[in-house]
Amino acid sequence: MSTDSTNNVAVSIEHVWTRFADTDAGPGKVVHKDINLCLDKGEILGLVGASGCGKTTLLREIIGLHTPSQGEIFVMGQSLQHLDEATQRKAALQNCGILFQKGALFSALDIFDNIAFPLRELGFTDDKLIERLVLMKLSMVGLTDKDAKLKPADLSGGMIKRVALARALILEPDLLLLDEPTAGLDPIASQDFVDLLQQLHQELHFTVILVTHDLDVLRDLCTKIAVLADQQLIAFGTLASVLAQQHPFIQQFFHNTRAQRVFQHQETLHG
Ligand SMILES: Nc1ncnc2c1ncn2[C@@H]1O[C@H](COP(=O)(O)OP(=O)(O)OP(=O)(O)O)[C@@H](O)[C@H]1O
Repeated sequence: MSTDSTNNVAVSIEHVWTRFADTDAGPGKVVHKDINLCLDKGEILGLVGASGCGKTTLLREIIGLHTPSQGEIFVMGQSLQHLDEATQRKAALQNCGILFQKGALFSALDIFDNIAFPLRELGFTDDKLIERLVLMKLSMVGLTDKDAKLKPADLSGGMIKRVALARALILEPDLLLLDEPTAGLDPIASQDFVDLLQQLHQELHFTVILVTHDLDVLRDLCTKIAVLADQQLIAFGTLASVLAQQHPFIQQFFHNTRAQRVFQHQETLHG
């Protein structure tokens, strides 16, 4: 990042281009064209866009799982791009908690070992410390010590998300990345998860970037919204400011009949 006045910046995405090369499966394509975004610490950013527009790829680039073809990404002032693989992995683990689509728990491991996984990967060996940290996170997400011995197959969708959240938070990251956190949950489990995230955000003050199509999540949880379309970032700001944009994708996504009901109050506020 260019100056010191960026102390309050959690994530800075600077001139990022993503091109995928031709493969046997199909021709290559440009997914991102000069994406620029600066997100302050403590914000909850909702990343929105049509299927295949590159939301997950951007998350993967933020945590260093994929390197942009051009441009640079800084997380808490640090770019992962020039680090060797091991240092990159360690920095990403320490800075970022990740909840992938569908929770992505290891089915062979019980809940305790799933949550302990990042600690062990970072080299923690003190079993008592691991137990204390895991049980603390388990209770933080509303689960009990007894749940620790269950396997992912024994859990409901809502519990899987909670366990995945506990694992994402185990190293107390500054940045939490969530890929469609409420997808597949019924409305009650979805609302419970949003409430839990809101409560943890108030307690722990982390920054969140979440990919979602869920209008309630955008309205109730997100402090900022970023919209990807036409390979570009076509809007970034508060919900009210995004609602006021004229781009066809925004009209389609934020102003259809259901969206109008969900965002009624926000639109009235915006005038
Ligand atoms: N490793 C890769 N090699 C080639 N193409 C890829 C690769 N990863 C992603 N893509 C392509 O890049 C585009 C963006 O994919 P991405 O998964 O980031 O989209 P998305 O917005 O998250 O989609 P969805 O909402 O459906 O999850 C897609 O067309 C996808 O096929």
